[in-house]
Amino acid sequence: MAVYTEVGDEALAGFLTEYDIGRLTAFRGIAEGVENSNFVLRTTQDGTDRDFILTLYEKRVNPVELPWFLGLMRHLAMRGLSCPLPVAGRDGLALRELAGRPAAITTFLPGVWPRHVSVEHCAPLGAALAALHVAGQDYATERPNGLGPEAWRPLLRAARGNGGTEQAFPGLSEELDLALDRILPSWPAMRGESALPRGQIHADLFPDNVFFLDGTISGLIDFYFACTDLLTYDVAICLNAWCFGDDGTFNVTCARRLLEGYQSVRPLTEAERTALPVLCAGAAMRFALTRLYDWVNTPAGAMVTRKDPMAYVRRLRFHLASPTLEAYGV
Ligand SMILES: Nc1ncnc2c1ncn2[C@@H]1O[C@H](COP(=O)(O)OP(=O)(O)OP(=O)(O)O)[C@@H](O)[C@H]1O
Ligand SMILES: N[C@@H](CCO)C(=O)O
Repeated sequence: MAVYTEVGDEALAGFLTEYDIGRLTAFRGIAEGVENSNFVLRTTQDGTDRDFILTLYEKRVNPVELPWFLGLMRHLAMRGLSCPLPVAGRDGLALRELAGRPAAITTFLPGVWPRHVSVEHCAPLGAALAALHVAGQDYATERPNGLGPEAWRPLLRAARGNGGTEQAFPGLSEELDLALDRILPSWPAMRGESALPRGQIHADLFPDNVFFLDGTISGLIDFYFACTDLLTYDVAICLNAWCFGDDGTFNVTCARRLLEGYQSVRPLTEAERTALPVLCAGAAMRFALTRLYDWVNTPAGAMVTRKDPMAYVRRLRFHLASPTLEAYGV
């Protein structure tokens, strides 16, 4: 379910008078997604029908950060990346308010996200990720990663909370503590002489955020975790999200294709390649922790489907057990 806020007909009609996008002909809520309320709008103008996405930002998005996210999407779209383009109203503003929530209209992207990832998806995905990194290089303002390595111990403490983690996953918080002892001291520098390249990263480019049409990528969505961080960390997130089978095994062919696709647009430096295993371990840690936190903090009976933290704990174990570059198809 992802319509948390209902939008009344009158409120919507009033909102749309701010735009020059034609006459509304259809409006429906989108069930997918868990963070925000999303709707599809269809309009008609001079005989042409067009679809748009209306997003009402819910509690997890800090409204102060919305101009940065929308600005990044606009910047990337202007540089040819297929991502939602925020639509400005007649006053030039893309961000306004509807039904008491911050709201924006963006362009609708065609295509569907792959329900089952195959090797064929991985090279285009890698190339699209690198294109995003290149296009983002001259988006000057930075947004620190609120879910980066400094956040992991506090997140683990918060997930431990009143014992919910121990009850649901006995022994897991000790395991994650020990894993952090290994990962954090070898985390690559973001600044200084030995720093790896940094820039704007998507930070959540999972299969459900990538649309394909006829075998090619038709769009990347959901930029609300984007931030300024190590570019290779984004590669590590994708290796985790795209290269493990349903049975939890790592598919090295997928990884090789992903890395080849990436490097066809932006070759990795030697230092970036060397850092891949620890970055992969960190990426698995990040998603294990946020899933764990959500698992123990989502009340039973909530309409949101909880994601399994253990899927990422198993990935983490893989990364910590096989830190050679060959294991990643490099
Ligand atoms: N620009 C777009 N074009 C077409 N469909 C879109 C677009 N943006 C969102 N959607 C549709 O809305 C669904 C939910 O979007 P999204 O993934 O951004 O939701 P969310 O609740 O913000 O995030 P999350 O994935 O973190 O739960 C997508 O799966 C897709 O079906
Ligand atoms: N992609 C995240 C959800 C947040 O968007 C996960 O699978 O845990």
